[in-house]
Amino acid sequence: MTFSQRLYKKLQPIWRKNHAHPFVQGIGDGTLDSDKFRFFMIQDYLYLIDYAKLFAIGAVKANDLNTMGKFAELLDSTMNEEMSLHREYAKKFNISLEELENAEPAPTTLAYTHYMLAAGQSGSLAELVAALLPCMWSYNEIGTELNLRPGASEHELYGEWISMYSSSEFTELTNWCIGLLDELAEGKPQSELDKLEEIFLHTTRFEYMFWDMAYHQQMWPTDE
Ligand SMILES: Cc1ncc(C[n+]2csc(CCO)c2C)c(N)n1
Repeated sequence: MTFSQRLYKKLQPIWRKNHAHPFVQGIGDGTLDSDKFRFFMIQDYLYLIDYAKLFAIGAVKANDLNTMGKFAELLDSTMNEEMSLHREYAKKFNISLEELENAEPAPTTLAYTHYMLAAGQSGSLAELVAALLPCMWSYNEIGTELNLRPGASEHELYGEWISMYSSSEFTELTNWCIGLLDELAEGKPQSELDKLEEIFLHTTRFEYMFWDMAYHQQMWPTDE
């Protein structure tokens, strides 16, 4: 079994909770309250601005031109495809681009992005990939699973979201990241593998927290 398969198998209990979350299920059956989705889109846009930086750091830390080029491709696809989906949704919700970019991050968004950026900036390339992989992998899996439901990808509001994350392009990029983690983990001492596992666990948990934050539209508890 590869390193990534081992992590995937071990974390299935949390992974399944992510898939079963009412926010995810609501996208799949089309019953999610559109206000919750609106909140999610704004927070996810802020999340993606920082996530894109993670890919840029990956390009800096890459040891060869092929890896550097792939990170550049991921940066481009995040900024120009994934974020453009969000910009399109913002239009539907009457949110201006300015409002979108200057929105206030919720505590979970801030904690998640800062954790990933810290792992990406101060750790090895393997640590950066361990931090970013659960988000790509779980979205790709969720999109693919929801896309199997008859009519889900034609839903007026959530259809495009499902189509984007189940697309073959996203699947390919996700598989490339999985392969990269396995390559980088090869021959590493147990202490380093434990560190990678810990980072992967943290961002898998953050994925659940992000769904939950959006579902409850959770901002700072001290806000008026
Ligand atoms: C909280 C949260 N987690 C994961 C993703 C998905 N995602 C983020 S970057 C990327 C790859 C290239 O764009 C993918 C699939 C998201 N949007 N929001």
